[in-house]
Amino acid sequence: MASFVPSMSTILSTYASLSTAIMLFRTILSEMLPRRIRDYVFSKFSGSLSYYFFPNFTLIVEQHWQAMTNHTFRAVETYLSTIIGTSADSLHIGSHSLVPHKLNLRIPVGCTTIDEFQGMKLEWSLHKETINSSVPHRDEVRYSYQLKCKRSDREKVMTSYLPHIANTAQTILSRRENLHIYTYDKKIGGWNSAVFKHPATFATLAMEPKSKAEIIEDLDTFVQQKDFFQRVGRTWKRGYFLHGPPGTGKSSLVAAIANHQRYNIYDLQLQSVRSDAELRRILTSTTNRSILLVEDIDCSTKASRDRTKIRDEKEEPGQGELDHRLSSSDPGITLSGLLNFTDGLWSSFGDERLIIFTTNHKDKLDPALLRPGRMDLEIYMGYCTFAVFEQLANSYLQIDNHRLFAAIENLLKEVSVTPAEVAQQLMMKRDELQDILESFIEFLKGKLRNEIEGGK
Ligand SMILES: Nc1ncnc2c1ncn2[C@@H]1O[C@H](COP(=O)(O)OP(=O)(O)OP(=O)(O)O)[C@@H](O)[C@H]1O
Repeated sequence: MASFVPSMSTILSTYASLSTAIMLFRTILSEMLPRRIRDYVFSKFSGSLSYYFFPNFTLIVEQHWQAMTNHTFRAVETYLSTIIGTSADSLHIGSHSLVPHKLNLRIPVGCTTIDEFQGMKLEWSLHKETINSSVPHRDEVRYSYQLKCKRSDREKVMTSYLPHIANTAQTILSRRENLHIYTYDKKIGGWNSAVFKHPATFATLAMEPKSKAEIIEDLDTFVQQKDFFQRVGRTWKRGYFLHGPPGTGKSSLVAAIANHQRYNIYDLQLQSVRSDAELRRILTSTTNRSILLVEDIDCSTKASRDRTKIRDEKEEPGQGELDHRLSSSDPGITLSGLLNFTDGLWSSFGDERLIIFTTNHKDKLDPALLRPGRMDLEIYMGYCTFAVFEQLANSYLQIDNHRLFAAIENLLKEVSVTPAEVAQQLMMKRDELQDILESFIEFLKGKLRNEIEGGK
């Protein structure tokens, strides 16, 4: 008689086939079905069955959030550099100094690292996506971190783990020792960073004592005004407009401000930005507690170039016209685009930011840029006065007075000499202090002769 009891080998092979079928089904559901269908299937399951088929939860942190820098991404990046250990498959390392413990670590794209927190196992990986552009060399690269954990840990990740990451990153970033200067690279469509180690401070910067005190007070007041700006409904930012001849210390002043405030600098060459849309995109990727520096603003915008051209050709510019575009293939930055940023919608993001415009030619600027209220503080860096010379003599020669100072004071009333030129003279190698000052007096007299002859 045939037996109906299955043999052991039949049971085992049936079990193996069933397990394989379930695994296959699970893989199809998790990885091959489109998200919408998966969500539908998922909604039809509940409780422990869904945890079986979909045991993992993935959290994605993209580099940008609603077209702006995603600070969560930055926090994750900072946090991960502290936990990457033996679990990482491979590492990216780099540093801004040769001190060994200052190496920065990052997981390379496609690799993973494991973190453990309150009994949870958390798997992080970095991903890269290239968005193709129709314009050559304009493909955009976007990064994202992905966190994989058990679905049952999702709640704890959201309420405990993510705040832990944010707090750790904040502590690390607030302790950062190095300032950075970022320059916009149009080839990669993003900012390149370098450590900023400019020695200029307000102590070494020679300028009219009253102006210097005013700027320091303005900066110190600004950092304490977070609540004030919030109360009056304004963005916590401040705009400085620096102008004066070359070599009078505009760049040195920007460096002194950065060192005083401990702010990073975003150095933006507007000539390298192709359109107002690009300007908006790159400005939204800057971070708080920073200076946005736009040097030589007179030759930066299409508008100011066009205005200059118009003036040179003795033509009258159109009244109230702010938008000057030459051709649609090279729209360039327009004055309206720039102004939209400085006081329009696009400036309404971020906190604790300084915007600094500099120019050697204030007269070449479109008056719209200087309309009252647009820039908060106008700072003129002029030729060397005696008060400025005294500070330079103190820094370079470590003297407060000398019998030749009176002659120098008289000459400085007559001659236009920049602090850069004075500094160069005071650095001349001479054995005696007297020789340095006498040689400087000769230099001033020579300049004065040239000015008189040139003016004839
Ligand atoms: N006011 C100043 N106090 C101290 N040093 C100065 C001052 N102005 C110029 N110098 C010296 O001259 C050098 C050049 O000055 P700086 O680049 O700051 O001038 P600038 O006005 O920004 O010039 P440019 O418009 O050509 O960029 C500085 O590195 C510094 O050594």
